[in-house]
Amino acid sequence: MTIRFDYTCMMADVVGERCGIDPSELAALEERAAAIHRDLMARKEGGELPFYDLPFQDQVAGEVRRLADEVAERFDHLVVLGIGGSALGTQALFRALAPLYHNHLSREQRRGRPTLHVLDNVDPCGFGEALDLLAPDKTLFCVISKSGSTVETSGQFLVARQWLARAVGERWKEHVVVITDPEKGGLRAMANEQGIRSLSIPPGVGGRFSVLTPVGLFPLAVAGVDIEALLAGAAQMSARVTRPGLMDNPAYLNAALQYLAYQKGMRISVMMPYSDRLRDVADWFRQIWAESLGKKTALDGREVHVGPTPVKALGTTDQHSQVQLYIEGPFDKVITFLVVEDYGRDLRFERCVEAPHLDFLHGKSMAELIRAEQQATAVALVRAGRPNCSFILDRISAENLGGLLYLFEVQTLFAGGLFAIDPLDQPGVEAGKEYTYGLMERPGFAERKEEVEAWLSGVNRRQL
Ligand SMILES: O=P(O)(O)OC[C@H]1O[C@H](O)[C@H](O)[C@@H](O)[C@@H]1O
Repeated sequence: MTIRFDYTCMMADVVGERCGIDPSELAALEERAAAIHRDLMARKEGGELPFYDLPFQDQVAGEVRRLADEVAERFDHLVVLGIGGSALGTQALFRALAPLYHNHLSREQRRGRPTLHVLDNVDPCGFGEALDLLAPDKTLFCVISKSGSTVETSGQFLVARQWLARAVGERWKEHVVVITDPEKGGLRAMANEQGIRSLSIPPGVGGRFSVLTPVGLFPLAVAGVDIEALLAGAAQMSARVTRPGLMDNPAYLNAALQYLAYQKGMRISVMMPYSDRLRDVADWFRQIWAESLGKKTALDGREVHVGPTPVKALGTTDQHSQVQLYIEGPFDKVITFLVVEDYGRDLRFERCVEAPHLDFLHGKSMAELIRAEQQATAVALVRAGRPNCSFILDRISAENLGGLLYLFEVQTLFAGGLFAIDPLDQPGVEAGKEYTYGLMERPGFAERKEEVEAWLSGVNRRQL
């Protein structure tokens, strides 16, 4: 595994005083960083942060692998039903590690593995049209929910079950694998009572930190991803991101740089992979960064609201859509590039006599072009005084991806310490959930329904 963190262009001597970080600012954080490290390690040792141990669970990987290989033989399609942390990691790693057009290849070209579909919404068009393309007899649904009660996943399950039952009757249960809490929740109760196959999410691991549990491992293993290598990469990274020193630990260092930049007004964190395969890593990161750090807290008796806003972009595509804003717009962004050194293939530019204006490209290649564009964008940002940093992967491999996501998880926890908030909760999403339950008439939420209805009827609507 080779991942380097390059933070040259975050520093004041390179990017300028206005937004850049001075080494003395990092030095001033060292004591706090050491205290946060001690706290994290104590909680890790006390079993409070079990996500740290996920890369070392060989037994779980074995169980996942056995079930995955069994269902891969029987089914042509695996459909993940889940949302948020129960879908984004799988989607990110599937896009990174399976062939980009996996689902368009023949079964033989997919080395015998099923196609994988991650359905993470309750748009009846999106969901219905996905089902229209599938054959019930050859389709397995993987219902993933940590809480076992998320209403979107529950609704998806009911539609999928009905669709299956219409075609295969009682045997629908053989077409479902449940991934949820080992003991709690309605989904667990149903799986146990109905003898539906299931895997468990360790109790102390929250959704957005669960990609290395069966949540991500099972669907990825079904699709043919090397989950053992994914875990090995995370295990290797674990040694780097549990180092105590701020300047020795890439997760801590980037958290500190992002935190210092935030204090200087850089409140938007843009993640910009220069790789189609890594595109959805930025989507996964958006959840972990936003839900973990976007919090209401108290400072000297005052209510304060903190949290960088994560934004996803794609190089080179968004150079022609977003970079104008990044270079000349407000000084409120830090750009994090995900850079790939070796794309694993390349396409050369041949001379075209009919297009002499393109002669300068002759003999060069697409990989050279995308690399040049990333470097050019970084330099342009620096020249405009805009801070940016890069995670440089020597190649896109399961080891590197396991390591990278694990690094970002630790970075998020550590940033939570710097922002002095709890990065593991998400109280702000509860109100919306309860209003939805009220409107959908879930028992116990009648008051919420009345509240929404009173608001809807009382508000003076302004519409054109
Ligand atoms: O896995 P589940 O319990 O179904 O939760 C799915 C998602 O829903 C919630 O609203 C949380 O905000 C997310 O952090 C979580 O990943």
